Amino acid sequence: MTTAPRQELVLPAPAKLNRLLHIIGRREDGYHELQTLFQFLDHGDTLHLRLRDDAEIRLTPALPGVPDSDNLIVRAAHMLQAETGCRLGADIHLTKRLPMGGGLGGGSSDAATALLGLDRLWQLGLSIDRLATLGLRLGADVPVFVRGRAAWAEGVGERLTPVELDTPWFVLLHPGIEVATGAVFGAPELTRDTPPITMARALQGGAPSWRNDCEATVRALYSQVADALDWLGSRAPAMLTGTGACIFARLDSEAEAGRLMAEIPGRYTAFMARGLNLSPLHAALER
Ligand SMILES: C[C@@](CO)(OP(=O)(O)O)[C@H](O)COP(=O)(O)OP(=O)(O)OC[C@H]1O[C@@H](n2ccc(N)nc2=O)[C@H](O)[C@@H]1O
Ligand SMILES: Nc1ncnc2c1ncn2[C@@H]1O[C@H](COP(=O)(O)OP(=O)(O)O)[C@@H](O)[C@H]1O
Repeated sequence: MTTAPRQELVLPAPAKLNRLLHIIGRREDGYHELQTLFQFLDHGDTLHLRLRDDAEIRLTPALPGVPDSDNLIVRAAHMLQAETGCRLGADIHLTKRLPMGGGLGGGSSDAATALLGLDRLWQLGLSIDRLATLGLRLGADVPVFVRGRAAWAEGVGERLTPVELDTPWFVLLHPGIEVATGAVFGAPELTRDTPPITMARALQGGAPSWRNDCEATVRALYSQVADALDWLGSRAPAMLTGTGACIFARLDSEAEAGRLMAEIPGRYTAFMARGLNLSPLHAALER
């Protein structure tokens, strides 16, 4: 028996963490060469996709400060239509939980969920390789969400090798500000010359040896991030994700994470989540 094509899909768009982030150089086009470990969280946005038989892409609700034509979900949908000549469309409802400009990759993850979800809804049958290549045109963090495996990443984050990392609980703090990625990468004092290491070496040291080269610069530029790092770091090993603004602490158990959550001062937005080596998006699509 063949199954009827789906008219509707509800899919997660998980957050990512950069468990390690080294900046090893700067390319001629100004972009920085990174080495990073990406891992997913069991926390994120949700996209509700409903098939339309005209070619319209309608997104609700609009994100504050982001015109729909700039929204990575809409851009991903239009790119898929342009690449494949598909004349179908979609009504897309976004439940936004991830703070924007938080270093959790929310926009990139939304884009990846739109690419994989619409490929399924429109029955395009594109390969993951092709979707990852399309995704890279939208942003350096999109391919890891398309591939859905925790990864060692190089280049600007597009050369990916799947890895199995420890999967602790994390407590995440948002200090209430948005960090401009461009301002961090443009800062003269940013560390840009960390010697490259092998993936084996990065994994050998394990979590206690991991750090983020953006942290000193983000601390200096944003005192709220420095305060949050000091507060969280006094209770558990804490780091910045991406260029911030979110920071995360690693805990050994859900109970410990819960106890730390109960202590968090009201000036921070916080949540706890588990690290995952398989994206919940892929787990949902396999069901
Ligand atoms: C640093 C990372 C690590 O995961 O995460 P986030 O903090 O953004 O989540 C990403 O590589 C961020 O990639 P992406 O999110 O695509 O960056 P964009 O917004 O396009 O970058 C804004 C600006 O930052 C600079 N930029 C960005 C990435 C990079 N590898 N080198 C750079 O120099 C460029 O000047 C670029 O114009
Ligand atoms: N669907 C989307 N969700 C979030 N941000 C988006 C989206 N589409 C476009 N953007 C733009 O991308 C910027 C970076 O967003 P986000 O991915 O949340 O942060 P980060 O790259 O720090 O993890 C936002 O400030 C916003 O202007």
